[in-house]
Amino acid sequence: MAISKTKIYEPLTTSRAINLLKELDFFKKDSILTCNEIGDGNLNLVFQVTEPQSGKSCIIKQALPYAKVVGESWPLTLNRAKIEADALKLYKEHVPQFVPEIYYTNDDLAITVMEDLSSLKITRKGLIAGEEYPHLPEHLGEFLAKTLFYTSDFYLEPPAKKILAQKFSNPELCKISEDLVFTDPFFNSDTNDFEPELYDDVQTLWNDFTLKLEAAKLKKCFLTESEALIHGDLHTGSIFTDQYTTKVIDPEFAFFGPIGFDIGQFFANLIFQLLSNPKDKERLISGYIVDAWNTFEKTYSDLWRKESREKYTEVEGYLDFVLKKIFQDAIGFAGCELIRRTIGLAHVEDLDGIFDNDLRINAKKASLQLGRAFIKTRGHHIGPESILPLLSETAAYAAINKE
Ligand SMILES: Nc1ncnc2c1ncn2[C@@H]1O[C@H](COP(=O)(O)OP(=O)(O)O)[C@@H](O)[C@H]1O
Ligand SMILES: CSC[C@H]1O[C@H](OP(=O)(O)O)[C@H](O)[C@@H]1O
Repeated sequence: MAISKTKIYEPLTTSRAINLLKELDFFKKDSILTCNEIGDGNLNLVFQVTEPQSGKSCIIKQALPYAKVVGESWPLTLNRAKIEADALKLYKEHVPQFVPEIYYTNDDLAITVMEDLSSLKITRKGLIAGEEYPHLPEHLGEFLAKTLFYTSDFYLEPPAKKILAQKFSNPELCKISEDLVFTDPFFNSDTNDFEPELYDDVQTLWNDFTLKLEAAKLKKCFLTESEALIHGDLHTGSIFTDQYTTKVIDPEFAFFGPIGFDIGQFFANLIFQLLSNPKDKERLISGYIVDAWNTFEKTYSDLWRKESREKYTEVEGYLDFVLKKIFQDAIGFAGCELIRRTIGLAHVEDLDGIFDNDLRINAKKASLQLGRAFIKTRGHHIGPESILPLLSETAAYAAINKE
């Protein structure tokens, strides 16, 4: 597929999206098509185009030259569409079963035409609706192990990895995470957004200098440790699921960063479910975290032993050192994610959607408490079992007043 004339960027409308797909011969010129803009994320346009007669459909995602959630006052590079498409193409090489098919990309138009995954559900929404996904933890564990191993110095020749890292240089999107995940929530910043009932807890957090020192170390790790190509925004809104299938979308924040970041974001976004429904979901969510980590650890260790090209991977103790560092980073990053999604700019429906005011505030207080504990105690944890008591305590705290 190719567009004959050179196109200049303009934001798509539903009719432009339809015309584009006909021009690309994705649909016949005389097809009757329907098109809806279904994007519910913070940044981009997402169009679903369907031919009702045949049932054929696809998705066109387009970056806007600004952050959609804020508007034109927050300009943002269109290059993020290329980063996202390139990351999905790279994932396709290593984990084709876990990503959508990409049909067409155009960097000038900042668009990706991809498989319509609407037969699956966004994991966050499915979990909120009470669904369970038995294969999600093992699928994510495998996705994480393979994408993070195959793009690291343990597999790639270091010069090749450095060249790949240049291709995924993503300064504007990284800056968003540096600010919104690591800095703003820890200070009295304009971007923060929280209920007045949380004010005392937030003051305590802002005055906790041990916490701030540890958050600074985590930010430094995010800024400087180019371990592997990370997704960069791997929350449960970036994963489509059903009982058998898992598909990861939306890697526009991808760059070469610390491996623990993706794992920590995934864990934290599972934990929001535990906080929103502590009595019913503690076992389920704790189990998902343990299973995801165990699959990650096993898959990553197998790859390390069988496919590593780094001489030092033969040295006894090195794998254990690397895995421990990844886990401890992940717990720290999970702590930052818990805090920023509670009091920062971008919230999650798991918490904001709790209708009862007392329960919502309680869940958010529990989230802040767990976030702080994760950040400060991460150095003591060597595997998922050791965080289970903290998850239990947090669930008990969040469940207060629930009768
Ligand atoms: N391949 C797809 N198939 C079906 N729906 C999709 C697809 N990609 C995105 N969507 C829908 O669009 C929403 C926003 O997509 P996302 O990639 O997360 O955008 P943003 O980058 O703005 O966060 C998703 O929550 C989902 O509902
Ligand atoms: C102003 S961007 C805020 C927030 O939005 C991104 O999420 P998504 O694209 O999935 O909606 C990312 O998490 C950013 O931190």
